Amino acid sequence: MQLLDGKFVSEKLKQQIAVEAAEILEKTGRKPHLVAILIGHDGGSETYVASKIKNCEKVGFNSTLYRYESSITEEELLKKIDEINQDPETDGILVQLPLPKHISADKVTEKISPEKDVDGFHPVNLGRMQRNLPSFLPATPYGILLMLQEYGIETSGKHCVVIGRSNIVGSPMSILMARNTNPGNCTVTICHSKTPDIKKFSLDADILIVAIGKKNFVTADMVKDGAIVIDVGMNREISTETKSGYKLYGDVDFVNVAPKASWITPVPGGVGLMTIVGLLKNTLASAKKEIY
Ligand SMILES: NC(=O)C1=CN([C@@H]2O[C@H](COP(=O)(O)OP(=O)(O)OC[C@H]3O[C@@H](n4cnc5c(N)ncnc54)[C@H](OP(=O)(O)O)[C@@H]3O)[C@@H](O)[C@H]2O)C=CC1
Ligand SMILES: Nc1nc(=O)c2c([nH]1)NC[C@@H]1CN(c3ccc(C(=O)N[C@@H](CCC(=O)O)C(=O)O)cc3)C=[N+]21
Repeated sequence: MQLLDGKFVSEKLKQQIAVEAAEILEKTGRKPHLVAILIGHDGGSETYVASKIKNCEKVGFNSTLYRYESSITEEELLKKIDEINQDPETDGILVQLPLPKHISADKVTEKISPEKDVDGFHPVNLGRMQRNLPSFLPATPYGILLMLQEYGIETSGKHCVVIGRSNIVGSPMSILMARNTNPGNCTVTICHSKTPDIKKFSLDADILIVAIGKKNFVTADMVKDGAIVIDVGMNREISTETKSGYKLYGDVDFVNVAPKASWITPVPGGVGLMTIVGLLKNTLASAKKEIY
């Protein structure tokens, strides 16, 4: 078993991003600028947004965080997004999900200008992605592609099984792995909560990507010998053992699955760190006007 080390790869790629950010500053007199919007006080969201902001600083980007209470109305939020859309000093906007129930994630996603949609969630970017046109790729699937690329893992011709079909991870991941690109060119199977016998499919997977949000869902008996296992799950449990007061678990039973896998991502230290790299790369591409 070999580890797909998100810490190692993300640090390496962030160094490259920092070099490019410095070049942009030199040429244009301004830094790439990410605006993040965080609503409410969800523990996970607070941690992830804080990490995004901290990493912007690390690579020499500007960042702005707007925080709102859960009582903000949908109309107020949409108005704020419009303002940021118009601001020439902003290259990327992200609204951290999940949102309070009274705010439609679809409306918010569609309000963000596709040209600043560094999360890659806007239908225009998703459509362009599917057509293989230049687009912002959703940060988590993008980070996973970067990881596969960095380790030189051949994906062409392999059977990739994706468990989970969310708009932000499973669904775009399945499209990317099936595209005629490298990484890509897989035969893809998508499993979800209505799939009766997931084991039947997962056992045949050369590449198994799991994004459902259930601790230790994938057990050793579900994985083929030599499979590449990518664990997207971020399940937080309260813990007295750690300084932070919580512990993170993936969707894969790492201890028992790792000995069977050829490559596997740990949680933490795997896909989560790569998601941030995906976001930084999209923000850089936006500042360089590489997509639009
Ligand atoms: N590492 C990272 O950077 C990121 C990690 N995450 C983490 O990844 C996990 C998934 O996130 P996300 O995609 O947003 O989750 P969602 O809750 O939006 O989607 C979960 C998906 O898993 C499917 N599912 C749920 N339970 C089962 C089951 N028992 N068997 C089969 N399929 C099931 C659902 O099926 P159905 O569609 O039928 O309901 C759905 O498609 C979470 O732990 C999240 O925290 C998320 C984003 C980034
Ligand atoms: N609009 C939007 N865009 C997102 O990209 C988005 C979102 N909403 N909502 C939630 C998910 C989740 N997500 C993560 C980001 C970083 C880590 C990360 O840094 N993880 C570290 C550890 C973090 C910790 O210690 O808690 C790791 O895996 O090692 C994880 C998960 C982005 N998401």
